[in-house]
Amino acid sequence: MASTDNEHLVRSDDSQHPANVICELCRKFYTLGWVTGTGGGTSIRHENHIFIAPSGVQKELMKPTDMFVLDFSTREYIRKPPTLKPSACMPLFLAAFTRRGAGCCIHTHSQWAVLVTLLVERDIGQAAPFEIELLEQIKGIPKGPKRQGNLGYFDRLQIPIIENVAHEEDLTESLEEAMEIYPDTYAVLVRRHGIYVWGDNVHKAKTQCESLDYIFQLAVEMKKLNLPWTSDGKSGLTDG
Ligand SMILES: CSC[C@@H](O)[C@@H](O)C(=O)COP(=O)(O)O
Ligand SMILES: [Zn+2]
Repeated sequence: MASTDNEHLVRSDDSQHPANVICELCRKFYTLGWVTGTGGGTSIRHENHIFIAPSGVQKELMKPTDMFVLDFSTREYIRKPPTLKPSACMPLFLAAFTRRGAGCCIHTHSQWAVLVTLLVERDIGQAAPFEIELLEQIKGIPKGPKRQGNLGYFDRLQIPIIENVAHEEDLTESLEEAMEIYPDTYAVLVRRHGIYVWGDNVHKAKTQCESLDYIFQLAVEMKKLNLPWTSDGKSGLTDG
């Protein structure tokens, strides 16, 4: 039987090796409240290898040797740390790699993301996406995978929202559906849960995730001050 230990796939002195980068990112994300209490995570695609964390572990304390490695073409694990299971987010990360050609996908349980999903549901409607405009930070988000450049200051940012389910992996179908309906999106919010954000590479996924989290925090604060999220005031205003 072929060994799946393959520790050399995750052990490297190179700080940019995906196994090292995932651990470093999760340590940073923990300080932002994005991967608290084992929730959330990050996965990186490097050539034909997908690097992914174990399930149910404290994501900020992981070591590179805790990482699983999946062969992207065969969908088989070629490195499996003993006694651990791969993250339940795996099929959702895979959707970003296969359907969007992403190089990195980040899942956070950010409270700002969760609050925004609740505000949209209460004030706009269950089927509505999150929409906001006229914020400088919107320029941190690309226009779309088939479009050149980033959104402009006068563009409207739209992030779809899907409903949460009992098991993370069962979100895959609705995440894929949201990707179809919103072909330009680089993120999908999950109601009462968090967000999936992907990018062409680690740098882009991280900066897009940061830009979105900044926008969500601002949106929550704007709501408290009864400031509209869009210039036509159709989104974000409470009744009356
Ligand atoms: C606080 S448990 C959260 C999990 O159920 C899930 O939402 C999650 O984001 C992480 O799943 P995991 O399988 O531990 O990587
Ligand atoms: Zn989650």
